[in-house]
Amino acid sequence: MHESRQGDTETLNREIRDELDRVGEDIARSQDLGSLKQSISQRLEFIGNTMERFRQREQEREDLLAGQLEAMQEKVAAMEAHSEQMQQQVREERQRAMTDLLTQLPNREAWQERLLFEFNRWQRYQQPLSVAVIDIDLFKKVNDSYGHKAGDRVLQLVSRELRSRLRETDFIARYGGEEFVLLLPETGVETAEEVIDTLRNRVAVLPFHFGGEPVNITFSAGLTEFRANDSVETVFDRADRALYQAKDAGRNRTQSV
Ligand SMILES: Nc1nc2c(ncn2[C@@H]2O[C@H](COP(=O)(O)OP(=O)(O)OP(=O)(O)O)[C@@H](O)[C@H]2O)c(=O)[nH]1
Repeated sequence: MHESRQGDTETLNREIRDELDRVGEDIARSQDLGSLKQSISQRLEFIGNTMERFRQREQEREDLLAGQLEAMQEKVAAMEAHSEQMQQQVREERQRAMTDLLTQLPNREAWQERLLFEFNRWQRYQQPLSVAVIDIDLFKKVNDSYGHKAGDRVLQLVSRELRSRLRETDFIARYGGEEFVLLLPETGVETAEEVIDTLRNRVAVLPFHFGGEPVNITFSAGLTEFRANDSVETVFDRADRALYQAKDAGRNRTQSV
């Protein structure tokens, strides 16, 4: 069974050759046809048996190989499944690490990554790219008057509203606290201002009720677009300064620079 195919084939050839030699000797030595017929038929039977044994061993070798192949295929499939599972786990963990738990928006790490990506695209293609910083107005009052849970609810609903009103290609992240940041690719500052004002008007009419009272939530926004010689830091600082101008000017407004 464990002998090699080559060894088996050599044995088979030798046995058949020897047997055929003996047939020749039988013929040469034979005196009568009856005994010659008998000896030749015995030799043919021996050759037949030898070939049948060879065929069986050949079959066993094939079965063994097929079994080994199947086992290897199963092993490879299991390894592939495991690797896919690990990759999926890594993707999920990365996704979790990039997502803000409360609002399910991308978080600050995700923002930094996307900002650099869009900045590189802007440098290469020179299409307009706007950046906005949004901050919910007098949010501390919501927490102080209606509790932290109410504040959390505001953050969740405002986030949902903002995300759902933006284009797929726009990017929004929770930068921290009640502050959000937006990237609007292929959008100049005038169009971006319209987009932000539409968002602002939508948020202003969200029907919040806390402690039985209707509560209006508004935000202020600072907006700018990338200009020659800008870095991600200079743009962000400019948008942030514009936000403070909007706050100083009375809140619930968008300030572009
Ligand atoms: N509920 C809740 N509150 C938060 C969260 N993160 C930050 N805050 C609160 O957000 C408030 C931010 O207050 P301020 O920075 O004074 O700003 P503001 O009250 O929004 O006032 P203006 O920005 O000047 O309009 C603080 O009271 C923080 O505690 C959060 O995840 N959940």
